[in-house]
Amino acid sequence: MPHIVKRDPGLRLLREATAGSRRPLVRALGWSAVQAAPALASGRMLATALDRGFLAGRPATGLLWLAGIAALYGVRAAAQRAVFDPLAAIVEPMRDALVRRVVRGALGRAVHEGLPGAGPDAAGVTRLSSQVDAVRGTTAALLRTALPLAVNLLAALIGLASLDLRMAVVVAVPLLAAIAVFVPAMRALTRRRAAFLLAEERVAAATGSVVAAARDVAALGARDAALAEVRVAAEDSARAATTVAWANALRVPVILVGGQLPVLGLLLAGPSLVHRGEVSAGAVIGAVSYVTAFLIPALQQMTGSVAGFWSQLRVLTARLAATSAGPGPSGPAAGRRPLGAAELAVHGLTFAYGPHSAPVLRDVSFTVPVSGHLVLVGPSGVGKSTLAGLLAGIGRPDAGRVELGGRPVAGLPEAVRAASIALVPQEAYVFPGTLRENVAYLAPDATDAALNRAVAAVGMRPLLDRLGGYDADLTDPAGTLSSGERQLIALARVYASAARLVILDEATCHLDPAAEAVVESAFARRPGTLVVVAHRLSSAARAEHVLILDAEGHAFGSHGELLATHPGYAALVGHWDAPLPAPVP
Ligand SMILES: Nc1ncnc2c1ncn2[C@@H]1O[C@H](COP(=O)(O)OP(=O)(O)OP(=O)(O)O)[C@@H](O)[C@H]1O
Repeated sequence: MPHIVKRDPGLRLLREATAGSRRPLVRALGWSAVQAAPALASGRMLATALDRGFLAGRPATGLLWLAGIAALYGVRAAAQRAVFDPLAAIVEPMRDALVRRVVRGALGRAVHEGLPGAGPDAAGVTRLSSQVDAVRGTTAALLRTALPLAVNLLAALIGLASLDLRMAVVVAVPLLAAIAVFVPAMRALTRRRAAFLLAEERVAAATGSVVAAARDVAALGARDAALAEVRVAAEDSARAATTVAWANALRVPVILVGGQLPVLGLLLAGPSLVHRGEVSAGAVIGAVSYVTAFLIPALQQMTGSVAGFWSQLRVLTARLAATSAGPGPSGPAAGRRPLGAAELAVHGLTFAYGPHSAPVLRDVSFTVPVSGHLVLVGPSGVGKSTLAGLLAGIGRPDAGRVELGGRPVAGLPEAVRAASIALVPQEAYVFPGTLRENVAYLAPDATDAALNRAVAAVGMRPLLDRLGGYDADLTDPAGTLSSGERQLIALARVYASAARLVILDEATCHLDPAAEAVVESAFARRPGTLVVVAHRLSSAARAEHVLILDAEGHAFGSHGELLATHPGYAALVGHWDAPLPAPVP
């Protein structure tokens, strides 16, 4: 099991979310053991009721023993109620942990990636929260059925062995063989059930989208195409259902061999054992009752509802793990070493937003040396933000590659990429929480001194003072902070991080030119490579390297070189009316 957990992100997620649940689990197991009282003793008590009571002509004694069995069922009912408390103590904190993880993942992606459209998606978080609720419900149902089932199986076998060891062997051998066949087969069964659940969802999605677009479908005469889409999904689902049905058919031989065969064995062996005086008639009846009242129902549950809950849980947790994958428990950089300062090389980069769209970027190549400072310029809509995203490793180019220190950024492990590259978008995202949580988000271990350096570098000190220090609670950042203030917080956050490639995509557009100059010079002095999508010409004049993107293509050089050699750049400079600072020598 641990190796499965290691490989399966869904199960790993579940294990992490239930990490503190050992105590309630032990309590739940304890109450499940109490629930198993009838499974342990009722066969033996039935045998006594028969042997010493009804068959011995003492019906009152027999009835007394039967009353004892009834009392055990009373105990079981009480234990069934009591088990809900520890179960709640397992699944409720698990739900909270999963919700925290889901929300943190969504916020983390928004804070770190900041691509257009990568903001925190409220609908997405709501969807994930309802998936978390489904995980909670299924986990509770699984524990509620699987724990008593396992304890009942064990208790019934012990009770049976206490009646007679030979009869216990007659029952245990086929039972254990059936379980030994079924448990490994559960994996394939789980896979098929998962495929079926996903196919069902595709049917619902296809039907939903056709129904939602019914007017357009009718107006465009696309009825046949829409029907065909739903039909394909439905046929897939039907095929998956058939496969599951075949896999489910395994239940029948498992119950026949594990449950019915032992009854047959007892009926065949019982009379001769009784005849030889080795066991009493009551003991044979008691043994049969262990099998029919406990072992067969347990097998039915194991192959039915428990296997079903398990499959469902695997599907739900796998999906949750995939969709909630955020930057991790304490920020995207947690636990991963970032790459050091490195050369940024772009080779033949081509990118289009869709297979039938014209490429936004076509065969773009340039190299920024270690710790270089590049500014991207170009008319609106030419592809600067698209390039910025690709440099950050978000999105895959159609051709070509971006390398940081010789390693393709698209192939970097997510945590290394997150720790090494920071992209600050135009609309800075500040999340509800303290100022410290926001500024230290990418550097959770940063000391106050380090945070102070970042704050001072980007010119955020007056804002920090105004808000009353790092513990200031930002309950409604969008409502109470200006766009420029939010930009300063996002900039300090990235300045404090260990990222060695920082990309500012018009990240200072809400600051005045003087404040913008402070920020850009601070980042230029900071170790690592800086890429700035220019908002003002002053940014280009401050950089060592300039890349211009325009309708003709792209050109790379210094501000002075491009001004002298590139008519498009000169024209663009003409459009900018901000006063020029002295170019970098
Ligand atoms: N998610 C998207 N899907 C489809 N097209 C997109 C998407 N994002 C951007 N585009 C298009 O790609 C082109 C380049 O956009 P991009 O935002 O990269 O340009 P830009 O140079 O950064 O513009 P601006 O200076 O106005 O921010 C534009 O035509 C834009 O409409």
